[in-house]
Amino acid sequence: MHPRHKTILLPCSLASAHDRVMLNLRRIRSLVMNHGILQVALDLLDLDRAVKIAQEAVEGGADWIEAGTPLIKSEGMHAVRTLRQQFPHAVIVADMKVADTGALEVEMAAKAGADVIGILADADDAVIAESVRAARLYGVKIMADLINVADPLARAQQLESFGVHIICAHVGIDQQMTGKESLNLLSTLSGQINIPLAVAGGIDASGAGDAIRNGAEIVIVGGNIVRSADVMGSTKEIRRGMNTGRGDVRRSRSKEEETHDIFMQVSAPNITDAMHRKGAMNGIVSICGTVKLVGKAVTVQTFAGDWAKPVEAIDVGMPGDVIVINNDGGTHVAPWGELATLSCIKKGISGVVIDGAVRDVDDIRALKYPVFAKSTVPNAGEPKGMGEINAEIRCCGQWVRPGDWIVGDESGVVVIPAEQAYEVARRALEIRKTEERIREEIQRGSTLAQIAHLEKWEKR
Ligand SMILES: O=C(CO)[C@H](O)[C@H](O)COP(=O)(O)O
Repeated sequence: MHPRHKTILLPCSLASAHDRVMLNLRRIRSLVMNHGILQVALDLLDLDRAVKIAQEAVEGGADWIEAGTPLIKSEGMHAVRTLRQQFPHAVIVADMKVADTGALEVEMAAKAGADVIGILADADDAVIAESVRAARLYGVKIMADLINVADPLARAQQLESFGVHIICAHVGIDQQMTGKESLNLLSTLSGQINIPLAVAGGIDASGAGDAIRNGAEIVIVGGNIVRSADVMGSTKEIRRGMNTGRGDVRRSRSKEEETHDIFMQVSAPNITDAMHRKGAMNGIVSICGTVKLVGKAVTVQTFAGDWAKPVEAIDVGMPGDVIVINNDGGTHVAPWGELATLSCIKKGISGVVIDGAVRDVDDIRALKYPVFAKSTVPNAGEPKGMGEINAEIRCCGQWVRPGDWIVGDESGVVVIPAEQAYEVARRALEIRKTEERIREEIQRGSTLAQIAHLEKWEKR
């Protein structure tokens, strides 16, 4: 047994009303069995959707319900009041991320019905002291969020001595996108403090098991529950991970492998969304229809169908690369055809993107190989050898450098600058997850305008 499990956090100590205490018995039992508390973080903008998702999460085994920071910013304390009303017996957490006026903000959240109030661990000591004093006055507990704290262990120990009730090892959503992991932060604190430890940031079923093994008593899950099409099923899976202390075995992958795997899972539209609508090439289509293209660019500048450099690029490229060709605007003569395509397949090149024309379309379609081009013509140019390989080029309205990532599907082709690729991939995956939940809500009868509250969020 992990030493941290000797001090268990009883939810009854956080409940301000007698019935809340009684109805928390099930959770107390699970704590005694060292399975921890599962807190669902409602990181949404819309309260009606948040309440429905919370209901499904509770049915799936979530113990505590968090009004997430985006929900509080969008709906104010009304969000906390509504959760209090709708879930009278649950522990309600208000993730206020208090940075100033500690007493005032804790009072607001407590009076709205929160049992636990999140403050920023990085806030000034005066803010922490005020928050703790107010928490005592209103009978609530303070959870200090270690997001972005330079020396988390030292600060956690200080906060404990200031009277904070719970420490949260949290890696924020934007930080997760750059590869930072909350479980690493948790392990630096595990066994080092005497108040309950929570963990938050990208936790899934597997991470939930790891978190419990590493001494977390409260596991906070946002996206992997609230953006799931099957909220109840995902909550159950995370609960199972916590109960068994085991998740799927994680294969350790390099960032490059992870980037590739994610780009294979997401669509070109997901990626442009992740890039704030940028990166899309214009006027280019997939010659073979439904074929996915993912790889790093080998760039080629050529002129008027001169196919020497495009074909030599096959020898320069490595398996998995994508040949990206600028034919200097020429759509009347092809620098690419079936034999070059076959040569690419043999070399293991992932695909070809041509700002220009392609020929031998029927043969290329039979090969089902990812070739994207602006037009099709039957005539080729001459192999004169003008141009160059692996210089920065312009292709269909985008700058492409050697090593940039290229992703193509039936919607078109997107260029992702190499240095942003991992973060863009992670963000695109989150966008895909968000769409899963929206798709499910449309299937249940809502319209897209209703789900997105388009009128409310139109720019004023
Ligand atoms: O506080 C938060 C963001 O600041 C989130 O609630 C927290 O990170 C949990 O969400 P996720 O599981 O999606 O990371």
